[in-house]
Amino acid sequence: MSRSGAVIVHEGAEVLAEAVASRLINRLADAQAQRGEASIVLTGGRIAAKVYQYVLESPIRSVVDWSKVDFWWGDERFLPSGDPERNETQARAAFLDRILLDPERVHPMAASDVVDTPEEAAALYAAELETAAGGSGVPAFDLLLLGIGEDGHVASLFPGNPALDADGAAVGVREAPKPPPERVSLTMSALNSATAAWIIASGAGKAEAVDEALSKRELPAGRVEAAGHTRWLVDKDAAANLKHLEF
Ligand SMILES: O=C(O)[C@H](O)[C@@H](O)[C@H](O)[C@H](O)COP(=O)(O)O
Repeated sequence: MSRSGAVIVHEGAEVLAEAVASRLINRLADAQAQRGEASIVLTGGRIAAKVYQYVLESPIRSVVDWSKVDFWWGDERFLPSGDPERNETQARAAFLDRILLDPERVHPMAASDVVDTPEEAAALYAAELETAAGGSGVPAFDLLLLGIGEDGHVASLFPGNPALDADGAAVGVREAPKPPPERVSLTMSALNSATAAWIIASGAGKAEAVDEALSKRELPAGRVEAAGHTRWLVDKDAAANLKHLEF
């Protein structure tokens, strides 16, 4: 198989989150060492919130110049600005508001009090990505973080939802099974333009989805294949159904 993927199993949720936080800091530091800047795509969800907390508390946090990091989001819940359920609000509260960054490099998806529809928010985001990429397509993100749902969704690309097969860089999502039903998401091809994608899974509730995504590749999470490498960073409970760890 031409894929470059591997599963790395950690003891539990805390160790997993702490390990991902260290990896993340090193990944961004490496990108900055090469190009002077770095870009990351953030995700929502419980395990991501823990990762952000560990980034904030990490003793090696200052190896990254956070003012030269572009922060993007893989998906957003289409809710008003500042709503506690927005992925942006979560990331800001957990660490963005507490580090020295360049506000111009923070790229949230438009909220429902700013635009009328998720489709409009998606179109604006696609345009912003295009500008950042120098006129077309999307930037080659240094790091894409993704949580995975019990149903195998990543970002806001849910199994069987038309958004999963959308073209372009970003898509408005309706009737998502995980609340809220209206969301905005990067498309699968935009996700896969990242240099590195890390799918993070914690807990027994994810075991079936992790196994199915890796063995059949039909679920949205199984379709993630970053341009450089894809890693599955999981805890023991989420890895419980796996028979091998190389893909
Ligand atoms: O908006 C969201 O909810 C997400 O971006 C979503 O894709 C999330 O990452 C997964 O559902 C995992 O979430 P948990 O870690 O909370 O299970």
